[in-house]
Amino acid sequence: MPVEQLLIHASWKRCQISGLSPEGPVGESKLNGRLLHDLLEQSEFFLEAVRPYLKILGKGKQNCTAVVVNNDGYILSKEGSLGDENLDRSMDIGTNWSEENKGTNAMGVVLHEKTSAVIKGSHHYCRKHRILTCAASPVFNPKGELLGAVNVSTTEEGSGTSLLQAVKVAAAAAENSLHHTVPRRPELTGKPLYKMEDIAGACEKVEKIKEMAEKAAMLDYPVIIYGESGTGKELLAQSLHTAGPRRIGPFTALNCSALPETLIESELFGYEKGAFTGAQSKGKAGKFEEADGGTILLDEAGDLSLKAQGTLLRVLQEKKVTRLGGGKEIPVDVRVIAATNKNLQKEIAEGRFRKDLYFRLKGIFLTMPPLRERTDILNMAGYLLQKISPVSKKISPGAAEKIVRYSWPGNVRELESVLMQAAFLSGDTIQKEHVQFESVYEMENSGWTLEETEKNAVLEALEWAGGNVSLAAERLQTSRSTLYAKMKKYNLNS
Ligand SMILES: Nc1ncnc2c1ncn2[C@@H]1O[C@H](COP(=O)(O)OP(=O)(O)OP(=O)(O)O)[C@@H](O)[C@H]1O
Repeated sequence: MPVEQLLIHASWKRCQISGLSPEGPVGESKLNGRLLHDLLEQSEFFLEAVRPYLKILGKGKQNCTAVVVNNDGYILSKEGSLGDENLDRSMDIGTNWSEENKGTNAMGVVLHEKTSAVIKGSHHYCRKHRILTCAASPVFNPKGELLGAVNVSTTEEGSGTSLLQAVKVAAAAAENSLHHTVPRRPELTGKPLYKMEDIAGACEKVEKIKEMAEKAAMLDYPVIIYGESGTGKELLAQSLHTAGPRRIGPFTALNCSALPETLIESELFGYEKGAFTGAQSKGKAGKFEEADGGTILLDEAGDLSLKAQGTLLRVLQEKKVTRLGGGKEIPVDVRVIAATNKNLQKEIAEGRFRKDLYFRLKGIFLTMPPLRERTDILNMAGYLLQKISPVSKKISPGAAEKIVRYSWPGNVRELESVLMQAAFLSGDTIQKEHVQFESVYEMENSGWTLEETEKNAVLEALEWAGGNVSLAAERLQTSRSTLYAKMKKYNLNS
């Protein structure tokens, strides 16, 4: 019997012996309130290492959810949606997907066997999970201890092979960052923040944004960064912080969309010891207090509930917070950056966003362009590939054509994820077949051919450089002779 089948067989056996029925009920054990709060806090080091890759796996894909579980099977973080309310709820943060609770499933099997696995449709023990295809891969700390697993689940049909490759790459990348980071001390942000020079881009739209951001960094006005998912909003927010005088202070980020209603106040204001049963014995600072003297990023601000918006408005107006269970008002001096992929004007018109809060948040408005509107997709691919792959790889003309013709709904993050997979599959050259997209989006394309994209990029660079070929070549990260050859090919003059 192939190894995968042996794993599944052994898991089914364990489920049968433990008396679990395929018809259910499945274990609905779910942590919330203080228990969830404490678990997330304890897991922060692990989460910080996995989260960037989780976003790559789960965001912008249809009917697909990526989660990370700890070694007991509790979901700690989640990206994406399965497109079904009940299924989504069953994978909420705090739910437990150990084999004992949910029967044979990829996360449960992986935590048990400490090796990667795919569990497809009818291989799930419980009938209600049989519409899913799931792949998971374990994550170990540098000492070789199991921290948990990364899992991707989808309701789309497929063999699960590409899901398996993706979770393996994500788990390996997370382990790699665990090797390179030190556990963060509560009062520090711990990892180096992005700087303006980390924002890659040889395209006019990105250059303009960087110029504006450099000016904005020196001012203390609030900023709204608008852009589709994966366009680099967080990267820009961190760069705004590190380029300005507040860089000596802390940078904290609050993911507004992942904030359960019950945790809003304790997250924003913090709490004193004994504020509620199970509160940490020494109390805890809220995000605003943590960011004092620095910057706070309100990520996905357009997803804040109306109740949370009211709470936030109060802090912004009063510029002070009172910890839960405490009486003392603590003044906070914080620059606020809000990032959103929602059109806030539309949200206001439809009654989902408070106008008064919008005007508190909006000082400077910066828009990150979607990748499909950029002329430097191939430059970006080359740049990201260098970051992703330890050995240098070329992109074949066929692969390049496929990259520029795609519409990139998940933007730079999706480009990173596609290149990760391509780097994983290829030898020294990435060929067309190594560039694999989500099938559902594959038919869409920007309508531009490689030649059109190249011609536009050359034209734009020459225009930007005022006809100076050396400067234009530098901008395109190519040699002067290559640029002259392209100008000849497209009949362009400097
Ligand atoms: N111009 C860029 N240069 C280099 N890397 C980039 C650029 N833009 C985005 N990235 C990379 O793409 C990924 C997504 O960026 P980021 O998290 O900042 O996007 P976002 O807009 O905040 O996404 P979301 O709204 O989904 O949270 C990150 O890994 C980031 O480093």
